[in-house]
Amino acid sequence: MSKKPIVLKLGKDAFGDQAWGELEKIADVITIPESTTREQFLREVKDPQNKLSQVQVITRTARSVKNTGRFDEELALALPSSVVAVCHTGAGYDQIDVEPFKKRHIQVANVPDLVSNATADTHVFLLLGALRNFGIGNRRLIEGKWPEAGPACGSPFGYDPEGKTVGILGLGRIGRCILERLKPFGFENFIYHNRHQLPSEEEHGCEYVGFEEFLKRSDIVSVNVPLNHNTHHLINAETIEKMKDGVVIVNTARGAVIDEQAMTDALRSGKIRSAGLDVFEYEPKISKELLSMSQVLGLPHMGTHSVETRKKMEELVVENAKNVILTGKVLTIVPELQNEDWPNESKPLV
Ligand SMILES: O=CC(=O)O
Repeated sequence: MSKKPIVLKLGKDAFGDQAWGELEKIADVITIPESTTREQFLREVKDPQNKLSQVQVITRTARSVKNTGRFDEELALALPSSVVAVCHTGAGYDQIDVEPFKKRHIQVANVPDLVSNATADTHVFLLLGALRNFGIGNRRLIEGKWPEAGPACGSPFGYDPEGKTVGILGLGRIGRCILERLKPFGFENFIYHNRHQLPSEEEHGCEYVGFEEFLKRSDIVSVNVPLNHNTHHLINAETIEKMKDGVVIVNTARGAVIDEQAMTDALRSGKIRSAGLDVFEYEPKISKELLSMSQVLGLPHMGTHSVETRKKMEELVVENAKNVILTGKVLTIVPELQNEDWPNESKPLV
């Protein structure tokens, strides 16, 4: 019997058993122990006696970063020449530096689109919650402050959508889903800032503005840009200073788009009235001060944490691996590699 292609599965999944079971009919799926460290991993992928040195497709979850570290240049260079593709379980692939993989002609895939609805739902929940001070009420309720603290447990009055300008930083797939979800709540004024203005059919009635104007006009800043070297700390002490007093910030993208210390300082001073955060700069570590602030409505990165979405994400990752085996190509290659010719020359592994 001919040898099956080897797929390395990094990280656990929750709902993919059936899909993985199917893949095992055409692939030899291997894993690494939970205790693996980056040093061990880098050593073992280079060891010809180890099966890891023959791997052809790698799938990974964000949590598997604790075993391998980031997929950076060092790791890309350590991988055996047999590796054809890395398939990431998530839309955001900031744990992968694409450039060194591109240089080695290793395809990188993410999970776009599928995550948009669940992430937008989370965003809208946090946005409304932060605007209305629901986080404060919720904490005070749990602390047993009702009725002693007065109506609404003494929570400050929140604000309604009418007349508020929502600034969408990053009008892409998720940004558009957020925009469409916000309209029925009564929000009417939408502006956005991207590096370039979109064609009008992709703007959904949202007004394009430069970054300075964006900062000046937004009552609510909705953060939806991917994390990369252009967007790291895009929101910092200087840009926060240019925002309206009492601005509300919502982030379901990546924590490090915001300088967390600067945001914490601005929340303390009241410059930022409240924040809805699903992501944090150093997650899962969060500063005690930020956590203690009742004007922060926080979630532990739950944007795509729903049965249906997670299942679809995990199944797409398996589909990506299967497609590499059967055709040589991943299905959802990351935008940086979409105009490259070499992935089209990749041959099936069976
Ligand atoms: O954070 C979630 C994702 O990147 O899909």
